[in-house]
Amino acid sequence: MAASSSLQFTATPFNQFHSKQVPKHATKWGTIRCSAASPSKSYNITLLPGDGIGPEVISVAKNALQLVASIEGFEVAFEEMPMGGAALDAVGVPLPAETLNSAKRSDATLLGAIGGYKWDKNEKHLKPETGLLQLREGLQVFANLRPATVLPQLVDASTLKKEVAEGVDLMVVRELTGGIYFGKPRGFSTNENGQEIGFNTEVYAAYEIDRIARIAFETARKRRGKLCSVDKANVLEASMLWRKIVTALASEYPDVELSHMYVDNAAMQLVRNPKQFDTIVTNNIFGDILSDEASMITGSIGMLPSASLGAAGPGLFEPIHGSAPDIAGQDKANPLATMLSAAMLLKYGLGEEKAAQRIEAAVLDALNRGFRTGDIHSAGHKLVGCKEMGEEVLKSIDSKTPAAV
Ligand SMILES: NC(=O)c1ccc[n+]([C@@H]2O[C@H](COP(=O)([O-])OP(=O)(O)OC[C@H]3O[C@@H](n4cnc5c(N)ncnc54)[C@H](O)[C@@H]3O)[C@@H](O)[C@H]2O)c1
Ligand SMILES: CC(C)[C@H](C(=O)O)[C@@H](O)C(=O)O
Repeated sequence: MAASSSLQFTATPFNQFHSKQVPKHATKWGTIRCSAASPSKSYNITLLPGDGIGPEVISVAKNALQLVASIEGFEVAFEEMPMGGAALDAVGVPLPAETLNSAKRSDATLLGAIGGYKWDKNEKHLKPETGLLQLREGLQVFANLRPATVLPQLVDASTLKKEVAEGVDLMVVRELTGGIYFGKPRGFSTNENGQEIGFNTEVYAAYEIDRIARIAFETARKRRGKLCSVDKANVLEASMLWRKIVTALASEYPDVELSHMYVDNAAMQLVRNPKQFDTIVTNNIFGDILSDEASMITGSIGMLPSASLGAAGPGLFEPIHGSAPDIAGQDKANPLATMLSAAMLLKYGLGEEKAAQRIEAAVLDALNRGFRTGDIHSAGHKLVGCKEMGEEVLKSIDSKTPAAV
């Protein structure tokens, strides 16, 4: 697997493509260029739009994938499948077997988001969220990479002071298929006083900690060489084992500076001085919470992509945000987290690094040209909706020379 390098946001000059070399087809949002020769490579991508803003952001990211594929000379075939609440409504389960099979057969899967008020009171096995956990488990994608980078263009969108937010570039490596999300026993019961109880189990086997820690050390090695392992080893046995195994591995990575931090302190340090962090490795639930917190340093949860990878097989790529029912269907969603997830799909899932860089550079270019969705908008910028932001990124993809990315 290629779970190793960080997202590189490289500002690129606005240049013209060498249009003589390749034929063009005009579309409503730009120009698809087809190489004279037939594309030699072809990839199958499963698309899971899901619920709420999911379909809005996936539609934009799909266009970006199509455009960069046509420029780079490979083909992408999409299979769109129901997932989450949409699947519950259509076939009565949150993850139909056909959807999981499609994801397993594919080269990579791109998910929008799942969930919404409509299904909140469903029994656990009929919740959209259960479908997402089944998908992650089914694909065995135990390593979730969540980069949080404060782009120079968005420093003002951060709720933190400029001097605190500026230059933040960190990666949360979240364990994704273990811990309290999957631990047994779990359930509802009655205690000795006849009171109703709900219970879950935080459990990690040594091999689960070892494999995520290795991914984290490798990730840190390719970044700035600093790894902070976040746990609750002052209280929880599962965290005590976590710390022991991570510490033991450090001798295999002498070039990586390892530190440990309790999760309550980490939550505080992230807003006090986020620049102290390079790579953070943590368990499933702490990673869920800390990555949402990290997203706000960057300006909005609408900016944060993620890649979920296993030891083998296709990866799952998704923005870290949810279905945002409060803005769904209003063309207000920020599609950039999903476009950047599509870039992670190209880079980590397909090994198409140049195509990934095209999307990253185009996102920066659209921001440079002043376009902002509501969540990252500030005075002096052009407020646009989800579709228009997507179109502006497509224009930026279309205008870059290969040398510029
Ligand atoms: N991976 C996923 O599919 C995923 C992740 C988190 C939450 N959820 C589900 O989503 C539903 C809503 O959860 P929530 O409200 O706690 O979290 P959320 O991330 O959906 O929304 C939190 C806030 O952030 C805003 N927001 C989120 N994404 C945005 C975007 N792209 N652009 C602009 N604003 C954005 C929303 O409008 C909302 O105000 C729940 O059912 C939850 O279980 C799904
Ligand atoms: C929707 C939910 C199951 C999910 C999680 O807790 O992992 C979400 O919060 C996320 O971060 O992708």
